[in-house]
Amino acid sequence: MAEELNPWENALKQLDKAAKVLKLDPGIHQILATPKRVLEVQLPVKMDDGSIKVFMGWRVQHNDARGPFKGGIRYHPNTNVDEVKALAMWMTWKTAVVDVPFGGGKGGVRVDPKALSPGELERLTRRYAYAIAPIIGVDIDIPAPDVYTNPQTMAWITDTYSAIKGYFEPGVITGKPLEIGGSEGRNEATARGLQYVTEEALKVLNMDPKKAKVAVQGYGNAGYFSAKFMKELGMKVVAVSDSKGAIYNPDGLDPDKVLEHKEKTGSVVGFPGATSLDNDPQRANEKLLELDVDVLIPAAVENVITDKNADKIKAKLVVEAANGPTTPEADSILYERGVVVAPDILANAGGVTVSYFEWVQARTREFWDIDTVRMKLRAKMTKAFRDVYEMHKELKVDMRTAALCLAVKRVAKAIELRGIWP
Ligand SMILES: NC(=O)C1=CN([C@@H]2O[C@H](COP(=O)(O)OP(=O)(O)OC[C@H]3O[C@@H](n4cnc5c(N)ncnc54)[C@H](O)[C@@H]3O)[C@@H](O)[C@H]2O)C=CC1
Ligand SMILES: O=C(O)CCC(=O)C(=O)O
Repeated sequence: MAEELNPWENALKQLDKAAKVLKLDPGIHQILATPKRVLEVQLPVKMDDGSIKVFMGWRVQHNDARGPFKGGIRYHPNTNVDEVKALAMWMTWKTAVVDVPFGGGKGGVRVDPKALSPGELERLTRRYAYAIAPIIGVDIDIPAPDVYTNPQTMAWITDTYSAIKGYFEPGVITGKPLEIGGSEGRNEATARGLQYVTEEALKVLNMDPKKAKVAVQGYGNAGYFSAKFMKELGMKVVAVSDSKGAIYNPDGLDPDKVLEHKEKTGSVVGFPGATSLDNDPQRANEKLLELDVDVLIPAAVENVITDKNADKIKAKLVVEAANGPTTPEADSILYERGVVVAPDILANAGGVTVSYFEWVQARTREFWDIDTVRMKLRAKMTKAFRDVYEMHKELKVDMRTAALCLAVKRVAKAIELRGIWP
C-alpha cells in the first residue's frame, strides 16, 4: 500500500497539520497520535457446510476524554487495523466538531459479507459481539453501523450483549431497529446531516441548488439518501455508482427508482435510460469523480480523490459523505484550485449526532418523533458548519484543517482539564 493510501498515515498527517497550526502541546499531540486501546480478535465461525472459518476483527478506542468511545463497525474484505485506527481517530474529531459528549472508536471485521449466508453472518456477528463485549458498554464504548452493517447487525449485537449481561441493554449500541429502541431518523441521518451542511455551504458559495448538478459515488445508506436529499434541494442528480459500476444521465436520475432497480438487480448498473460510465467498475467510479458537475459527493470508500485526479475534479464543492475519501496531498491541490471541501468529520457527522439522540432516548426510554429529531439535527449541523467556517476564516486554512483545529482544541482542552492520572 502506497504511504499516502494508508488511511492511518493520512489521519496522522492531518493531525500533524492541525497541531502545527494550533501550536499544540507535544505531549497532548503524542496522546492524540496513539489510540488508547486496540483490541484484535479471532472469530471462528461454523459455516453452513460444517467447516470452521476464522475471521479477524478489531475494535479500536482512540480517545474518550470528552465521553465514551463512539463509532461504527465495518464489514469489508479489505479492512485492516490501520484503517480501523484511522476511522477511530476521525470519530474523535467528528464527535468534537458536532459537540456531542462522546470520544472516538471504530470496529472492523475482515470479511466479504456478500459471500456469507444470513445464518453465517449472524453467527459471525454474535461471535464478534461476544469478543468485544468486555470493552464496550453504555458508558464505555457504543458501536453503530458502518459499511456493510445495518440495523439487523446492530440487533444481533444488542441481543448478544444483553444475553451476557442478563438484562436488555439498548443503550450499548445505536443504529438499532425502531422496535428495539432505535431512533426515528437514524437510517437517513448521515445524509440528512449532509444536506444541512450542503445548504450552508451553498449559501456561503452563493450557489443555487436548483441550478446545480451533483454526482454521488456509492449507493448504500450514505449515498442513496444523499442523492435523494440533493434532489429534494432541487439539484439534478446526474450520476451515481456502486461497487459494480457507475451510471450517468445528463437529464437527471430519480434516486428512488434507482434504489428500486438496485434492490431488484443488486446494482445501480443497467438502470433504464442511463448510460454506463465504463464496463470496468473501478474506471467507472474514477470517471464519475471527474464529471462536469457542481457538487460531488463521495459516499463509498477512502482514498478516491488523490494527487492523481485532484486536478481533474470539476465540482466547485465536494461534500464528503464517506470517511477519508480525500488524501492530504489531494486536499492541498483542491485548496489551491479553490475547490471547497466540506470534510467528512463535519459533513457526515449527522449519523453520529442522531446516534447520540438514540443513546439519550434508549437511556431515558422516552422516544421522539421524526420532526423533533430533524429539528435537533439541523440545529447541531448548522452550528457545527458555522463554527468550522469561522475557524476557516480566522486561521486562513482549508475547511478540513479548520474542522480538525476546532476538534483538536476541544479534545485537548478536555485532556488538560481532566489531567493525567496518576
Ligand atoms: N452509515 C453511517 O452511519 C455512516 C457512514 N459513513 C461513511 O459513508 C461511507 C459509506 O457507508 P454506508 O453508506 O454506511 O455503507 P453501505 O454499506 O450502506 O454502502 C456502501 C456503498 O458503497 C459501495 N461501494 C463499496 N465499495 C465501493 C467502491 N470501491 N467504489 C464505489 N462504490 C463502492 C457499495 O456498493 C454500496 O453502495 C463509508 O465511508 C462510511 O464510513 C459515515 C458516517 C456515518
Ligand atoms: O453513529 C455512530 O455512532 C457512528 C457512525 C460512524 O461510524 C461514522 O460516523 O463514521
